[in-house]
Amino acid sequence: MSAGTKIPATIVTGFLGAGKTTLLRNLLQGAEGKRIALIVNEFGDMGFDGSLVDGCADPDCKADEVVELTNGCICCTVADDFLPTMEMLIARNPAPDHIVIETSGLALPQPLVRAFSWPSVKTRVTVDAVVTVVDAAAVAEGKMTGDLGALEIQRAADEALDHESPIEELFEDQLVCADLVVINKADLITVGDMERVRGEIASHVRASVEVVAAENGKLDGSILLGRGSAAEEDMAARLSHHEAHHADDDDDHHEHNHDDFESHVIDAPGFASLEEAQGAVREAMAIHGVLRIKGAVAIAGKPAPAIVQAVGPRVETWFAREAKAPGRLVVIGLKGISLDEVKAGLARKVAA
Ligand SMILES: Nc1nc2c(ncn2[C@@H]2O[C@H](COP(=O)(O)OP(=O)(O)OP(=O)(O)O)[C@@H](O)[C@H]2O)c(=O)[nH]1
Repeated sequence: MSAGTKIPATIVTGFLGAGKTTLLRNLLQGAEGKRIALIVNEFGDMGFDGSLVDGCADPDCKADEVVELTNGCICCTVADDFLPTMEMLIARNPAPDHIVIETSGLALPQPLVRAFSWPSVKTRVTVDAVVTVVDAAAVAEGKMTGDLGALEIQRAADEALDHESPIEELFEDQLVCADLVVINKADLITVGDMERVRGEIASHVRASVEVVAAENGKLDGSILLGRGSAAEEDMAARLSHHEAHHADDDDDHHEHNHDDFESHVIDAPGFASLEEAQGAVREAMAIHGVLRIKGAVAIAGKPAPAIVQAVGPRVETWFAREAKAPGRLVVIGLKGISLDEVKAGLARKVAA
């Protein structure tokens, strides 16, 4: 790095299960010798995106350094976790060519971008871009915005927007901060639905924002990196709902949207087969308020556990490449979800 050049940092944000980790795995595999340092944040107390680190055991993966921040949601622990990690990365010799930060699916990007104005970081690093990943199927199904048509009518009738659900607000806050929006999981929707989704996204982003579609987060590195947006310099154009409503307040705290959500790590039963695990997780996902389940479960007679990845109605299970501790699942949902019902759902062991 030549003197005076700032290290570019890309912030990857997006709701639970949109495909942030998948996109990063692709990006790192195509890094072509760039020294990319990665900061990964998880909501909940089990650093499950250690799966990404597993991915980096892959000889093709070029992550220079992976730092997992599991001590709560990154936008609330900026000073305690994020800034010291940035200072550590900046101090490295040689410094990384690029820093990529994957936020938890419940994080607001705004407090993180603001952290780039802190004196210890400001002179050395700039926000290359905020990349917001959205789940095409979830948007098409109205999961992020409620019923789209009904929402528009409601909006027209009520300017206050106070009735918005926590998911809608978070979705909009993540979009308004974006420099690039990736509509991921394009394989799951029709061309017509993609047009509708593009229209919905366009109504929430700033005019200059590029919107691209992707399958399994596959995008050329040149689209994701090197955008040079210096997002930290125009935060006024990227305010979250809370910031916009409290523009006159003389404080810098932000709305803790994730107080509307909760995360648990539970012990999971063993299953007779992948199909049985899949069916049981589907039962658990159907319980009101459950948004995301992921982890590893034991399958009878198999040395490696099955990885479980569930987002809304879509449940995937596959065998891990190597032995790791099975029997634990992260369950994320709206505040008040019934863990007893989730456990009962898992215990039903219905085959898929
Ligand atoms: N069909 C389909 N599935 C996808 C695509 N991208 C990701 N997935 C799946 O969606 C699930 C969630 O993907 P992740 O990459 O873990 O999502 P994430 O945003 O990192 O999730 P959180 O960190 O929990 O918020 C996984 O089962 C992926 O395999 C895609 O383009 N198409």
